[in-house]
Amino acid sequence: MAALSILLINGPNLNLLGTREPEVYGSATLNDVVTSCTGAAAGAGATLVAFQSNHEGAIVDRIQQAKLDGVDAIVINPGAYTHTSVAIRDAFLGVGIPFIEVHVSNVHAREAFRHHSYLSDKAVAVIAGLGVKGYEYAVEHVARTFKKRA
Ligand SMILES: O=C1C[C@@](O)(C(=O)O)C[C@@H](O)[C@@H]1O
Repeated sequence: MAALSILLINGPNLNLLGTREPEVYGSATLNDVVTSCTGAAAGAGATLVAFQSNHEGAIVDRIQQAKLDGVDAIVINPGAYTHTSVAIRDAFLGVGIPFIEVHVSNVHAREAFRHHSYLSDKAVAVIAGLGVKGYEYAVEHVARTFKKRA
């Protein structure tokens, strides 16, 4: 049987992980994150493709493409679009691909505008505040428990 296919999406400014506000986001880079997530997926027999964009429309396009590509699950850190994007919410509703929302920081312990997410009520799970380890835990969970969709 074909391997479970996972898409990892990172939104705006997450390309700056490692140098961006290290007291909030730590010192690991996005490359480190992709490497550890690829390993976590492979260790559980799944495949992982990673995508990062600073542009809302590009993220919407990538979520729509995921359906055409037969992606089984998405792990996403939408960055600031978490708190603003009806378009990304609608993209998830449109494709129906199950997803886990990840935040490096504990958004609930930060400014009030970070407490609301346009995605959380549609996510399978939300991980916030476990640093970049949260990505790996999400990928491992998906790889071990999610089923192929088609
Ligand atoms: O860009 C980000 C990163 C973030 O999603 C996190 O990973 O903690 C939290 C968001 O509020 C912020 O805009």
